[in-house]
Amino acid sequence: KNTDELDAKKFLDEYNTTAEVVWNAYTEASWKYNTDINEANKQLEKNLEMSAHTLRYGQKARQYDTTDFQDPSVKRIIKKLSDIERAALSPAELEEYNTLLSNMETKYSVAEVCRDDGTCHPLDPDLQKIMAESRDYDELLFAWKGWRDSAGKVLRQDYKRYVELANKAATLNGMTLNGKSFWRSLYETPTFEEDLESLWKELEPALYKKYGPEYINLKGPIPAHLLGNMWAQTWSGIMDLVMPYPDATQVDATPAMVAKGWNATRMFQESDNFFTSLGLLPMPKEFWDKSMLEKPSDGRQVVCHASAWDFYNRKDFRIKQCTVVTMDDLITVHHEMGHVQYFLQYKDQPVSFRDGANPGFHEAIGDVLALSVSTPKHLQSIGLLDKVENNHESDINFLMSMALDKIAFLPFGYLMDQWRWKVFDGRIPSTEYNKEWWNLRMKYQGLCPPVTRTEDDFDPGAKFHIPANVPYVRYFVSFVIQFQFHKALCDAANHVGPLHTCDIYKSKEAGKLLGDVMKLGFSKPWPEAMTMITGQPKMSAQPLMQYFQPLIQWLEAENNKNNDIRGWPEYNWKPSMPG
Ligand SMILES: O=C(CCC(O)(O)[C@H](Cc1ccccc1)NC(=O)c1ccccc1)N[C@@H](Cc1ccccc1)C(=O)O
Ligand SMILES: [Zn+2]
Repeated sequence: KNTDELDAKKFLDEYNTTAEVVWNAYTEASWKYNTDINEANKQLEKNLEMSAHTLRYGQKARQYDTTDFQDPSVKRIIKKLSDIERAALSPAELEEYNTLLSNMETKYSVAEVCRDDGTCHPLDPDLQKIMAESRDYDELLFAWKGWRDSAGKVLRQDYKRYVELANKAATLNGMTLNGKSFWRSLYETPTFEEDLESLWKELEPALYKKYGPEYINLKGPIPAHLLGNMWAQTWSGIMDLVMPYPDATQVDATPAMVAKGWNATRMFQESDNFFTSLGLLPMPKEFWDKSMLEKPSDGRQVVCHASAWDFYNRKDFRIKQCTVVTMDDLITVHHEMGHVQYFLQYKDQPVSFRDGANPGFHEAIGDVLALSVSTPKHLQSIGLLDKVENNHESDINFLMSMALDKIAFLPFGYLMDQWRWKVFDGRIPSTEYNKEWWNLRMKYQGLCPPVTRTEDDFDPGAKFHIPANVPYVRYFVSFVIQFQFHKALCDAANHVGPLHTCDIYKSKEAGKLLGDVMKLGFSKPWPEAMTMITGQPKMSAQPLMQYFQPLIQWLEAENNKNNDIRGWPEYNWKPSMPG
């Protein structure tokens, strides 16, 4: 083994320079395909070049014994390079693996649901609009079942083959099994799985209180298509059905956005303004020139699921989003802008460190700012809410709408990779993909399918991250740590009063805390980054619970008043099946 540290540094400089070139070429090709899906743009060879680069430098990295190295960054980068993920497959298998992934993401992105009269609806914006706005049971069922027939079902065979190849790559890598250890290794804490489980146990009581709110009087599971979202991952779509005090302050800024003629660019400018108000970096000109902020109207097929893009040349950063003018999408705009802010802040790090402290950090940045933007006070200050009252009823309305997104999301964020880790390590055979999916959906979310499901269906495939092979536990982590960050930034901004009323707008102190952590990228273990923001190294659900405390108390009183059943003990209940 090579123990020469100077030699290793020279090797890493060469790696860094070549990686920027290879990754930039791959990202440009990937962007071209994602924003204009067609055979010509597939360019899978760029994917192979990147894998070849990863393989070549990964094998070289493994020749070093860094035990006695002085520079911790050199040790850290050599360690990261040594895991070569999918590049461990043979060229033929690697080709098949990349083709499978490309085909699955394409099938998902071009899927549509057609009516008897021949009109067809894509997920974005049509089916998402139906799921959020319709109150017609059968129309909701048309969209919900149609999407799973058109996007989920057709992916089952591809996914089965993908799992076989992914496990082969992971075994070759000496990692135990995909998902389980590699994806978790990014969190670097040996007790990550236990930490997750203890977070879940800490949150469960709050979930019970929430699941039994006065209006959705649960005794059994809820049909999955009635929650205002295609995957029932966030429930703010049904806020109008559960609003505690209909006469108090409203919380939905969508009507005002539409009435005032807001468009996608306006939404992104609003977000850019919030970031720069904290002293963070503005979006560069290239961002505005090269991003795709709306679904193209020239007939091009695109991947509409939102994403942020780093072109690894320290100056080209973009967002691809099929933005619609709704409050929900204003939040997503901030989420995506959080990713780009991270890119801007760590752009001078070595490429191996141009990543979040852990994947949850990358997902949390934008959402932290959105917690301030979502407050009725801030929405009023940007002209999106007129009547805003400071009273108990308005507080409860606001907290209910936030809980329908943030609390309701936690079980979904948790169950997604529970399913995937079990598929990767073989605990869920392909003959039980769908049965196990619905067992988890029942266990964690209290949901049941509105129509009978069989193993001809593949409902997990109807959620972008499964065919796109994007890990999901990062969002569960983000939904917990974003409240820790929010609390810390509100303290730095000298906020006084309950946490849920805090708006850090224009606080340079808050911005500095966040900016300094983003500059680190992946160069330090995430507990160090966590300590820089919150003063302690651990994930904790306490700030989240503190934020929702007034609502938890209100729900407790309401549920006791109505003797409501918490949870779904009658788990065998099924909704009447149409037809
Ligand atoms: O998927 C997203 C937003 C897209 C993204 O920004 O997380 C995107 C996902 C993605 C897409 C293609 C390839 C890889 C990942 N992630 C990024 O654009 C990204 C992530 C890390 C670094 C750089 C960019 N949100 C999740 C969870 C969520 C988050 C916040 C609110 C509601 C729901 C969802 O919608 O289910
Ligand atoms: Zn994200």
